[in-house]
This record gives sequence, C-alpha cells and structure tokens, in this order.
Amino acid sequence: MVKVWFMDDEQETDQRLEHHRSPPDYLELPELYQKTGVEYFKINADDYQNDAILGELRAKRGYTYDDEITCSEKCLPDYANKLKNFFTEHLHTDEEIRLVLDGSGYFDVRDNEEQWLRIQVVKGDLIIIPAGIYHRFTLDSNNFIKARRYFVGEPVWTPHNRPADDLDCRKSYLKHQAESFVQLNQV
Ligand SMILES: CSCCC(=O)/C(O)=C/O
Ligand SMILES: [Fe+2]
Repeated sequence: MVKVWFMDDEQETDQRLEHHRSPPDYLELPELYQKTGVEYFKINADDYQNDAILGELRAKRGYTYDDEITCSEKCLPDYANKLKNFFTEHLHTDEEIRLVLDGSGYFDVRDNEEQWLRIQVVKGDLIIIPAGIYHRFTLDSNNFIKARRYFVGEPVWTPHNRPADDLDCRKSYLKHQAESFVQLNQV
C-alpha cells in the first residue's frame, strides 16, 4: 500500500533516503487528497491493459496518450540532468499521471501549509498530481523505476520551476483547494 509522510527539513543528506521526521509522521490517503488534491489508485501492474479501474479512469478522464518511461542510469538518456530537473521544485499546466510498473520512487508534493509530503510509489501505484501544485520526483536508493505516463491530447512535459505563481493553472489550483477547504468545513 502506498505510504505518505511529512518530510524532515534535512537538505544536506541524500535525497534518495526516506527523510522521515522524528518520530515518523504518516498521512492517510483521504488526508493527502484534502491537503493537496493528489489522487491515488491501485492497479494490477501485471495486466494493466485489462485493469477495470484504469479502464474507467482512461474513459472518464479522456486520456488519449500514453507511453513508458524508465528511470535508471542505463535506460534514461541524460540521466543525471533529468534527475536533477525532476527534483527541482516545479509545477505543470496539466495533471501528471503515473502508473508504476516496476521499481519505486518518491513524489514529493507541497501541502496547503508549504510542508513537503513524501509519497512512496511502488509497483501498481497510480497517482494523479494536479496541475498547478508544486512537486518534485526522486528515485529511492534502488535507483530504478518504470512507469506509464498518461495524458489528455498532445503531451506537454514542460516543468515550470518555482516561482510560477502567475500561471493560470497555479491560480486555479489554489482556488480549487480553497473552495474544497471551505466545503469541508461547512459539513
Ligand atoms: C516516474 S516518472 C519521472 C518523473 C516525472 O516524469 C516528473 O515529471 C516529475 O515531476
Ligand atoms: Fe513534474
């Protein structure tokens, strides 16, 4: 099962370590969604083409493009540079959808109080990172992940490094999160 935790503030040690707080402070998935809008689904990675949850997601959200990315020193062209860019805090104008087929890694997302939440993804985890949220990605100490990427229309992978607060997608994201917070607190 996917694990999510608040990160420590340690910046001198290896980004591939777990970076837990002391004591470790975990979040459940509903809390992750409330704080960030990140969505999570469990998929059968060995037979993802026939997975009903993925099929429904693809139809409902209109994913028309998919491909595969393998991040390892051997498989990823310009490995060091790409990993450096993945770990630079950024956002995208579209959702980032990743299904892990093999290996593992960490997606870090900023919560509503600017704290880093670390999402550990392993085989079968599908996450949807909303457009406009600041995030980053790193391999863990296994140095290997293979994932499928999904997109609506022609894929745009461009990362907008922080600060990117003037982008419409950032404003929409913040508005959506603020409205969800109000709704939640009215119940
Ligand atoms: C496991 S996919 C590599 C990371 C990536 O594509 C990305 O955009 C990170 O923010
Ligand atoms: Fe990204």
